[in-house]
Amino acid sequence: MTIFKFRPYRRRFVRTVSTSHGKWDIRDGIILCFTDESGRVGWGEIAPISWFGSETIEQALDFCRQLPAQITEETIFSIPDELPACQFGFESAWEEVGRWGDGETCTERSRWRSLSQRSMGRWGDEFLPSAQCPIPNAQLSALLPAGKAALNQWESLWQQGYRTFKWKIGVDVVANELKIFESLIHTLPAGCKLRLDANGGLSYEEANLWLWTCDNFKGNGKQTPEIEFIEQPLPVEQFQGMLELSMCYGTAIALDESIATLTQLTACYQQGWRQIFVIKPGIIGSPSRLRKFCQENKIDAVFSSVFESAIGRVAALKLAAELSLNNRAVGFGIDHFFEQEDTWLLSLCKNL
Ligand SMILES: O=C(O)CCC(=O)C1=CC=C[C@@H](O)[C@@H]1C(=O)O
Ligand SMILES: [Mg+2]
Repeated sequence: MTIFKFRPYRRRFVRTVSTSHGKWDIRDGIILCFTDESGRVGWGEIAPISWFGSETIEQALDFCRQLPAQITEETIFSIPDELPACQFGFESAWEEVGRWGDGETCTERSRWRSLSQRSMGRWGDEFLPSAQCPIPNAQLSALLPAGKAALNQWESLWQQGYRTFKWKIGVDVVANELKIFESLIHTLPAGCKLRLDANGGLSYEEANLWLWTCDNFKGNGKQTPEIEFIEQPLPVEQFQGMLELSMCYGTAIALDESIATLTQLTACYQQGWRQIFVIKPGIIGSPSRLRKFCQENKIDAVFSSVFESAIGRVAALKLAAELSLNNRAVGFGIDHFFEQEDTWLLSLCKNL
């Protein structure tokens, strides 16, 4: 018998996430805690992004509220595809309860160890006998602020060890962003990578202009950073346009909003997409079904955060470690958008 509890949370970003979808200041989510009859614990997180096509936080809360306190495997694996963030959160927690060793009993210390491991060792020793080694920043992609603020922000992130950066475009007019891009690309040190994320905010002509510019920028004779890809240049409904563009330029295109859920991912693959796939485990849906898809179809995947807490992040990074084929940096360099989460998360979970 496994009892589940849930607790909604609300976190304000310390800096607004500005994209062509608009400004995002608050992350609403739900923390799940499963406890089985031996006291073994599993944590999960539901962190929807409705404007990407997942359920809303209200729909997720309604789903949690209508469940009985005792959760079963059947309930978890019959969560409808209209609730992909719930599929991720419930299945992650279920998998974690199942990961306890046979006969391993749950003590107060071990109850928290699995939780504190999630924040990769940033918590005090009372919860973690030996600090977990967090993912090196060199394997993360750091999200830069939109606009010219990126010019002031990249260097401190570089000094923290980041070597891949993502910058939002399609927020300001294209002429202004091309000017900032020119400065950014000529100040970023050689050896780093730059991703441009339009969030579907460009016109077909602007997408052509960005791709041409990326194919033809010159480093004035000195080593330049690599432009890794342009993410979601066109809106979801212009898939054919992106498929055409992907055959016309050397700069790669990555789909993100177009493949936000497993249904969309399967459809784009079946319609011929073979360049890059930005996978957001937190909203794509069932982890087991994602595993099956990626094991059957060797896609070039970049794993990306949904600005979740350490609970969802570790479940997402486990999938990234399992399913990444090309060692692309994972898009989880977003800590600088939040205040320190350790005490916040621990106090929320202690009161669950
Ligand atoms: O993928 C990354 O590098 C960081 C996460 C990130 O950029 C996003 C997360 C969630 C919604 C968007 O604002 C944005 C994206 O479009 O990828
Ligand atoms: Mg994106």
